[in-house]
Amino acid sequence: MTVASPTTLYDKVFNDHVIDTMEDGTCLIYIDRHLVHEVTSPQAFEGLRNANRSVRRPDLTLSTVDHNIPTSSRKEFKNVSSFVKQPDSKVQCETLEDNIKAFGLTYFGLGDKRQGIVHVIGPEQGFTLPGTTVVCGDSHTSTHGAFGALAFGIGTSEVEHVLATQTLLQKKSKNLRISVNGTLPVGVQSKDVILHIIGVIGTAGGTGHVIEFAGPVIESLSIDARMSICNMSIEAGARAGMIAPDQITFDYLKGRPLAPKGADWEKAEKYWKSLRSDPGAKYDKEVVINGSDIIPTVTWGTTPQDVVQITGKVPDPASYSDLAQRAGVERSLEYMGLTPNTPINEISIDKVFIGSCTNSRIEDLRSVAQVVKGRKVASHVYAMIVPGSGLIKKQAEDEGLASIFTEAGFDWREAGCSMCLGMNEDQLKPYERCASTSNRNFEGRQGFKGRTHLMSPAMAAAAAIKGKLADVREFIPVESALVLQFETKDSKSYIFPFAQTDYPTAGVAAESDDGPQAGMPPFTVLKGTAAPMPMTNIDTDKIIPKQFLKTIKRTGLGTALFYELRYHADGTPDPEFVLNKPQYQKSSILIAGANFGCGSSREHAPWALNDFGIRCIIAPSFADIFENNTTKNGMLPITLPQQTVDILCKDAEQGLELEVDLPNQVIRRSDGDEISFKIESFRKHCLVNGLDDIGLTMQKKKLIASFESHRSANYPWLDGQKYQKVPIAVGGGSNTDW
Ligand SMILES: CC(C)[C@H](C(=O)O)[C@@H](O)C(=O)O
Ligand code: SF4
Repeated sequence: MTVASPTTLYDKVFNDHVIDTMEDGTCLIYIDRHLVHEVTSPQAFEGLRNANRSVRRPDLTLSTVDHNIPTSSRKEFKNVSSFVKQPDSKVQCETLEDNIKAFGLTYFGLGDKRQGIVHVIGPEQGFTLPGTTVVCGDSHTSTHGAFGALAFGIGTSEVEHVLATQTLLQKKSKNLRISVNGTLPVGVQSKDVILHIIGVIGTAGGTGHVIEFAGPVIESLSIDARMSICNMSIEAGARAGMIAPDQITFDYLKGRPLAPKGADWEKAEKYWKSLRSDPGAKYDKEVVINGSDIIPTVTWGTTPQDVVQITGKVPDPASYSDLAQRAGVERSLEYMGLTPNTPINEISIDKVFIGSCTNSRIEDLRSVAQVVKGRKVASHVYAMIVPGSGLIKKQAEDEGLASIFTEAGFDWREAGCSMCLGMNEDQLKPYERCASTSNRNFEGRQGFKGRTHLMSPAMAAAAAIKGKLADVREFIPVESALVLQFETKDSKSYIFPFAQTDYPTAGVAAESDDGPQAGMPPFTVLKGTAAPMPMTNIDTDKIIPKQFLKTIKRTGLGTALFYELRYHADGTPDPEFVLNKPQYQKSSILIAGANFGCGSSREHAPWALNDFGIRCIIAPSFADIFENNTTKNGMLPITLPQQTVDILCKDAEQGLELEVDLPNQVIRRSDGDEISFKIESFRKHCLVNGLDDIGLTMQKKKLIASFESHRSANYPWLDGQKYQKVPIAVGGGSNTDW
């Protein structure tokens, strides 16, 4: 008898979803839950239409509008066409609603109290369940991993793939366990924990891995707090973050509208209890963090790894011996307008943003109320609170939190992404400094030239009151150091989320294809000029800033590529930027720095590069989602060791041409030297032959259908028929319910 070897949580969930495995290990996996929003879906629906395809499982898809919408009062709301004023945003919202109607999907529109940020509404409704695969055209899909789901962001081509087939092609990631041991000091929230972790492992620390967060501190956290942690796994470069489901998870889910009921619940709970890593399971990497080392933390720079404790100082570039690192710090400090060695708690702020899919849930708001109750926002500060969903807004109003906020001088808004990325009107003005509970402090993220400091909700609340970055521990009364309670209007009491507690320490032959295949241009041999761009951590916000995500087309983005680096504030090209130099204006190859394409899942980044003419990017490492997105567009990402990339970068600086030969897997330098590179065989096959993934997957329809019948028989709660019949609430109307 063979004994199954100990398995990790990630491996269990992944293995349970494999429909088919190719020779090189690429798997076709089933997707249980698909969330859709207005920004990353238009081109996917257009693709379905062009190929005459339908949505395979409308019952497993839930959609909403969140990124583009105003957060102003909806009292006068009639429909998106009259309510959303910005023309491109309006078109995206209207396009989503047209697609919802045409493809028969479930949708929470602006007239529906359940509307909100896509990563808030899924869990809130019980749509997100333990052991499921959850995807969305959005990098922060990792949030849903807090339930023990395998949840990750995908690009728009993959959105189309999921809509058409309810499956995805995936390579298995590696396992990374991050254990947070001990206890958390008073004043430390789960946001501090994840900022601390990213400070330790870096923004590429999780690349190629799925993180399992474990240990006594994680186990003690509420679901809201766990979601903030998994949410930012992507900021650590990970494919996903997961936490084993436990009683806290089950208690959270019980009674949610879409959670299983009755006998299904019993069966589901039994299965969910098996979803934990077996003792002795092997991890490719392990990191251990001591919870008591964490104190309230903020970011000082322009990547989420630039963290500092609130008692610390702005770093001094002079203290970095590595010249590249020193230059990076200097550049960030210049952008952030900070002087080395300034005490962090002396940095004055202009705005406060409390919201985003990281920190806009009810517990976040309760912690803010705890700090600001009876106090006033500093007179020079504008502070806004944007709840994550209409239901959270209502709950906060019912609990009396909203009146505490407004009495303190906060602007209390309607649900949406808001100033997390400023695709709507909520933005920073140039050089404004913001204390923000969001997840990205990239250049220009919250507004052109805006300056973002990431922190916990309680810390942002303290900053609002003091008018500068502040230590929330000054606001916590000594007598409440153990368990902080918050009295609400309805006289229920809630545990303050940062209270200190004592914690116990085979592949099958293709079937006939009955659908049209779209196809991409084949990639074989590419000869051309390479542009050198060795900066590390180029994020997709830098490759294509938010204002260009409002298109509903895949083309025409080339002129906007690297917009903020490439153009001066008045819109004229900066002659110093590499792609503006005459010798690089026709480059077809980009030689880039490590962790290229990190951050958001926007496929607009490869679309913009492609439109400019770049077909191949060579770098020491890529962010997972970006790398996937390039290949779906017939582009080739090549990973090589840093020293080899440095050699190619020197060639590029001299204007020498390179020849990239994919069939033979070599790069030929102009002196005849050949550098070989690796690529997965399935990926190579698709690129060389210009094959469209969806067409290939459609050939496996029978396998998918047989997987689905097995799934319905064994996991009956995963079929969404309970809500399939709900009328689609598009446009007006209010208080819609299941
Ligand atoms: C618009 C979307 C592609 C993007 C993401 O993937 O993260 C956005 O949500 C963000 O936070 O930048
Ligand atoms: S990170 Fe910000 S923009 Fe992206 S989904 Fe979350 S709230 Fe929306």
